[in-house]
Amino acid sequence: VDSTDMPPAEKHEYQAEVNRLMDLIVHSLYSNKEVFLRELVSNASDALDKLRYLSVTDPELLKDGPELDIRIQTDKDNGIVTITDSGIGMTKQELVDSLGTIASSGTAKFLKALKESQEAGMDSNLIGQFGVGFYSAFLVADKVVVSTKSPKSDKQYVWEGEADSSSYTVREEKDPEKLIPRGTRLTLYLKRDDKGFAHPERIQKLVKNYSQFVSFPIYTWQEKGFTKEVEVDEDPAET
Ligand SMILES: CCNC(=O)[C@H]1O[C@@H](n2cnc3c(N)nc(I)nc32)[C@H](O)[C@@H]1O
Repeated sequence: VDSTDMPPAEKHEYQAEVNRLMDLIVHSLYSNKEVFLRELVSNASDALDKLRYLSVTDPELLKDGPELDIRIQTDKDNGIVTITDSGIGMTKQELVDSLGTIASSGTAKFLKALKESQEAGMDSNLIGQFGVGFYSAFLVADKVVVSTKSPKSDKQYVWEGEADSSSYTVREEKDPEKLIPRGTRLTLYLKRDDKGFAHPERIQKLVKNYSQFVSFPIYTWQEKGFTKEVEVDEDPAET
């Protein structure tokens, strides 16, 4: 299938539960919105874990780049935060299944718990517990773009979702400047009142608070280039 078969952007409807969940999150009177970074870094870390594990039996998976890390870029002038991991990445189908649907098993329970907790001031850990941390991006962003490249696919795909929309789009990444060798890049277009999260020092503080136990290096991008934020002790077994 060559790229001409791929229309510019395919429109997909969210599964009903996802719509309800996003409504709750987007319209939640959420006090500590800053948990979005913990959730997204956690997803990035899981993606790196998955790659590291699979690469033990299939070293080929690392052919597009051996470094396993997380890079957080801020653009304070435009209110944009970008989180990039060099993890396993997603194929087009995985992208649609992962971000357009949620396991309907725990969802009803989760939504009920979320509704109740909203009355009592939302519990910040609830979102992470049910594996729906990704949607916490919509606490601070009114548009989220996920660009992802899996070693299992020769194409890079872009998922685009907006707060208050019942659908999202998926298209192929065509812009050579936006291609990544492997992994996932999340771009958050921050809401008007949450632009403060695009300040490097704010992000560095959050990384130190929330992601100190992540077992991969996290770099935050400053004007002058990447600086290492989190030292990773070399695992003695691996040295
Ligand atoms: C409920 C929302 N779904 C997700 O967060 C799923 O999306 C996928 N996901 C989110 N961020 C990701 C990320 N950075 N890399 C990879 I590979 N998969 C990611 C994982 O399968 C998550 O379980």
